[in-house]
Amino acid sequence: MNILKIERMDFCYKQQFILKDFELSITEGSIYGLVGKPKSGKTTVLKLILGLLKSTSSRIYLKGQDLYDQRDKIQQMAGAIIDLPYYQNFLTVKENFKYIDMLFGFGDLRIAEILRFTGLTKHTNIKVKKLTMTQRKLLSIGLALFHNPDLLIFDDLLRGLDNDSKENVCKLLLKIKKRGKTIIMSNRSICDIEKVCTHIGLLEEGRISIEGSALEVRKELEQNLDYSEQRLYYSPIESKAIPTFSF
Ligand SMILES: Nc1ncnc2c1ncn2[C@@H]1O[C@H](COP(=O)(O)OP(=O)(O)OP(=O)(O)O)[C@@H](O)[C@H]1O
Repeated sequence: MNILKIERMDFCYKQQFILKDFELSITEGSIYGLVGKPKSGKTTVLKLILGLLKSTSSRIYLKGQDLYDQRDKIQQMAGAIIDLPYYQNFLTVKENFKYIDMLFGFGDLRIAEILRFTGLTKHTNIKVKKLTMTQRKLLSIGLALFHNPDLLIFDDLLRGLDNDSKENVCKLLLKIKKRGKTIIMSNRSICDIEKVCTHIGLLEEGRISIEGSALEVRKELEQNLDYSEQRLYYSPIESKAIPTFSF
């Protein structure tokens, strides 16, 4: 069953078309990797899904329900990491969860459960600014998961991580999937995410050009692209550190 379905989505910034007749279906319980070259429109797709941008032409269905006039509903049912980290650097890990819990009121048991689930229990009382990049990513994921959403949307989650860290984060993604959640994650390259993604969709020229399992997408690419173009999708993303922000 589809948890999310997008039909005929067009989107442009000023005169520049980013998406044209874009269609996407995401199966419940899957990990969908939205892969594309820099500036191909991955973040734009994720923002449109979350209602942070609006396309007048499209229809977005969440669990079969048309979200056209009620985009705030998807924000309740989804947890996301887009653009900025959602934590506060000057607070400890636990204080960050307490802060977000002011919205939800789940209490300490939920905080302890998420700390355990993300492997952050022993860092409970450490300030975020002292955490490694991997621990901050785990914290971001924990904050996105906190209200127990069915759908998780992660933009460029693995960017800035070395290989070991990517593996740690991917292990957590698999744990999330095991709980029946659905994940949509964007990435520039296939190679970092092919082990975790059940589906991969290639975003090219405003629409999904190739879609399938990692193996199927690899086969299509081998048949349709020359070696240098294939490498674009298989070279690891750069592990250059990305800046962190505190609000
Ligand atoms: N607010 C904006 N105003 C105008 N153009 C924008 C805006 N945001 C993004 N764009 C343009 O839209 C295009 C798609 O951007 P987007 O960030 O969605 O791509 P992306 O695939 O996520 O890129 P990357 O892999 O580099 O993160 C780019 O050409 C970008 O410059």
